[in-house]
Amino acid sequence: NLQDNRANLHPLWKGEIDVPGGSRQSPINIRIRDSVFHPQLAPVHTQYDPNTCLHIWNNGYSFFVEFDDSTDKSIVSGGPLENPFRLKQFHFHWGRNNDWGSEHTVDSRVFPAELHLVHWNCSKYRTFEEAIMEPNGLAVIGVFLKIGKQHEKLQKLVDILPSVRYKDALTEFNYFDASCLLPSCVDYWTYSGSLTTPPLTESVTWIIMKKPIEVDHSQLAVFRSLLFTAVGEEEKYMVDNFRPLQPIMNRTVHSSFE
Ligand SMILES: NS(=O)(=O)c1ccc(O)c(NC(=O)NCCc2ccccn2)c1
Ligand SMILES: [Zn+2]
Repeated sequence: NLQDNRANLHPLWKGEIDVPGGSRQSPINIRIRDSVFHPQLAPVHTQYDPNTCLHIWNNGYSFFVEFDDSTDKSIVSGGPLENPFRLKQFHFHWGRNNDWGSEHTVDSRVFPAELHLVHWNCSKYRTFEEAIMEPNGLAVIGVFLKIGKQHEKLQKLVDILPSVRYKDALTEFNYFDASCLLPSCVDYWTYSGSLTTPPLTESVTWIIMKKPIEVDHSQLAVFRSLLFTAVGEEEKYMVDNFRPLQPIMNRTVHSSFE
């Protein structure tokens, strides 16, 4: 039965979503009962300097808050990581409504959105661009978002989103403490995976926080007011910018908690 090759076309990237030969692709469904507790997995330690925050920009797939990664001022260490990794940017993935939007799922539970804090291995590579092509180049902390009370610290970011409504828009955004987006619970799962957008390289140590953070529905509604499209193009709302689940293949998800 010839597979309809349009089925393989990603709605967002207009390209093949299967990476031929990919054995560690992301995102995945985390099956809690299959995860293996690793007592040696220490808590993940983040040390973020709010002054390293540079700007926010719409890259046509999500909005990125980018950081100055020319020093070790904003880093993540501990957990499954052998050495510190530098914070480069954070971004989100979300749905057209509150019923879906996250990339990873937990026992098939989908969340309305997912935050990715992206760090690169500055001990082994010279630049982020180099690191994303290497097997242990990146460490991405994933945090689920659920609908609940308003996230006060996120509001500063939400308020500036209209200024990056269009693809390629960029706005100065300095002094933001990214650690305010982490849940208070330190429990996490970790596994070896990939970028969830092109170039889809298998360079990521994923650290997925067990507990979600809460945002209110009006904050997520502002995410959905962004556009995939540039000024002058036919407007397409930036929604459903998540990748479908990928096969776990022969990987084990480890947990930092019992
Ligand atoms: N979603 S993720 O795996 O955390 C991640 C982290 C760092 C990254 O640089 C990327 N991907 C990325 O920046 N790709 C270049 C821009 C782009 C191209 C196509 C689709 C989405 N984004 C994804
Ligand atoms: Zn992402």
